[in-house]
Amino acid sequence: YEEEEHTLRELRIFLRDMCKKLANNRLFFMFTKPVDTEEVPDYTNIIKQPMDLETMMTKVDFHRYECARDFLNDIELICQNALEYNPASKHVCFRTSADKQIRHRACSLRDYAYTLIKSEMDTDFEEKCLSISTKR
Ligand SMILES: O=C(C1CCC1)N1C[C@@H]2C[C@H]3C[C@@H](O)[C@@H](O)[C@]2(C1)O3
Repeated sequence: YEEEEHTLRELRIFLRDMCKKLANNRLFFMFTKPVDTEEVPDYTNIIKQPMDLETMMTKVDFHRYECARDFLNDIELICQNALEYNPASKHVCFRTSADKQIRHRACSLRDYAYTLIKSEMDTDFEEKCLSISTKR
């Protein structure tokens, strides 16, 4: 009913702000767009559910997130995909290897997103979203 729609509008505004903060952080530029399957032809053989911050922003607008937990699940997906496609064992391991930096940034993205949302989100608000989500 109207009160629930108001809550979900507020959630979308909050999640757009989170998405913007993450996408505008230069550390996370590599997660802002889908991996280019022309540039990386075997990517979809290995990663079955690609995800990126631009896609997440679109999902907010399409009402695909009913609570912060669903949003964080997609952040987790970005992180897991990066760790799976760029594993330590894959290349000859140079100390400053590109894949090592990707793995490090993926872990930073996950930790930063959780901390940002936990610090800026009212627990009661998330509980309200969860109760709406379960009823739908
Ligand atoms: O996994 C990723 C992104 C980084 C986090 C998501 N990629 C797979 C390719 C391997 C590595 C080097 C380039 O080939 C570049 O295309 C990618 C992009 O980085």
